[in-house]
Amino acid sequence: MRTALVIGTGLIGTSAALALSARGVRVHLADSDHEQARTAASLGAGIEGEPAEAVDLAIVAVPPAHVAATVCDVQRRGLARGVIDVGSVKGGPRREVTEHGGDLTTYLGSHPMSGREQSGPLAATADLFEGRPWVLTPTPGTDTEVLNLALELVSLCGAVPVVMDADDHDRAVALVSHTPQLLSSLVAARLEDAAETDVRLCGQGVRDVTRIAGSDPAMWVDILSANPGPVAEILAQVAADLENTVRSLRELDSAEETQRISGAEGVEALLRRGNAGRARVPGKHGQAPTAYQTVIVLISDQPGELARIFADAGAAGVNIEDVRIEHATGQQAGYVQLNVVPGAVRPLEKALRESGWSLRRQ
Ligand SMILES: NC(=O)c1ccc[n+]([C@@H]2O[C@H](COP(=O)([O-])OP(=O)(O)OC[C@H]3O[C@@H](n4cnc5c(N)ncnc54)[C@H](O)[C@@H]3O)[C@@H](O)[C@H]2O)c1
Ligand SMILES: O=C(O)C(=O)C[C@]1(C(=O)O)C=C[C@@H](O)C=C1
Repeated sequence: MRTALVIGTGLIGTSAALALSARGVRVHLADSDHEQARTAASLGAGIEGEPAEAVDLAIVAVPPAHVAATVCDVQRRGLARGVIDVGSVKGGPRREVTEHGGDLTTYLGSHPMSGREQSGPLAATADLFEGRPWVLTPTPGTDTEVLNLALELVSLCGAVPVVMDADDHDRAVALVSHTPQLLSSLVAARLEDAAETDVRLCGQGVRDVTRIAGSDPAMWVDILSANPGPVAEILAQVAADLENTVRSLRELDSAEETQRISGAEGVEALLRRGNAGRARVPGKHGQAPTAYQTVIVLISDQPGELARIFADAGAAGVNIEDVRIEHATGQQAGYVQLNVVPGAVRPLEKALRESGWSLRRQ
């Protein structure tokens, strides 16, 4: 691919544009809000404005409700040889493309399974899609050249292509993306009117569970409006689990021992099912989860601390598989949790201690 047009230069469009530009593709940037395209261009994502000649691939990264009209507009005006969209829902927009008289042979629906709770070009990063699944939903009629361009896009963004039927995709993301978004919002919503003294105690658990509750409501109304049935079905199952859990908790509160035993069994059964479900979440690069071990390092809140830890780990020949930072409330310090394969724990701890780091026992 030599040229591309990104329409919708928000989080996803600008992230794709940054990745493509970094790999030598000439990227044009367009957005109904010109300020967004200008900002993306100033970040080095490409050239502001539509191309004078048809590009190889147009990447439509606008909210789901605008996908079909934008795809058809690109096709009518001959702006690109192929068009791909990155919307979070696939079945409805494809049907709408047909209804709008669009050409399904040169359009391919796609969905990178990577994002953030923030919107706009300033939240974009070139490595957003690295190692993440990127769903492609070709039909038997999809032009081979367009499918190849899409595969090239996925590869240039460092993602892993996953081919699926559009409606199967929508059922899957109802479970792994859309319901989690609503559950995160439901937990966070309980905090809205909570006492300041209670909220001050927030630890890492509630931060993990509510991160995506910070997402853009307008975008999510749009996403959920395009997939309401499958999400409602899963949420109804969650509601049944919730009802049982409330019953178990009430039993735990009972004066009767048999009731308390039954309550404890009910709660434990749910927690065990949670363990089993969590164990099915794929690890890095979509592989089965590896049992990593964690080394915890105390850092001060100063620039360059993380880079020094990585450099020391690298010098010891240790690969950091995952990392997370836990900020200590009210202190200019925090803990860095480094996840490594079990065999790397000792060498890493030794190297870090020798370099003067303080380690915390788990
Ligand atoms: N945010 C995520 O985590 C995520 C992840 C994967 C896919 N997606 C999908 O990617 C798409 C973009 O999401 P985002 O998070 O980048 O949103 P965003 O709000 O950051 O960016 C969307 C951009 O599209 C522009 N836009 C809106 N309507 C337009 C139109 N008709 N023509 C041209 N530009 C238009 C907006 O001005 C905005 O700059 C959505 O379809 C979303 O479902 C989002
Ligand atoms: O991690 C996040 O913040 C996301 O928003 C990611 C996430 C997801 O649910 O996995 C959200 C919606 C997108 O359609 C794809 C990715």
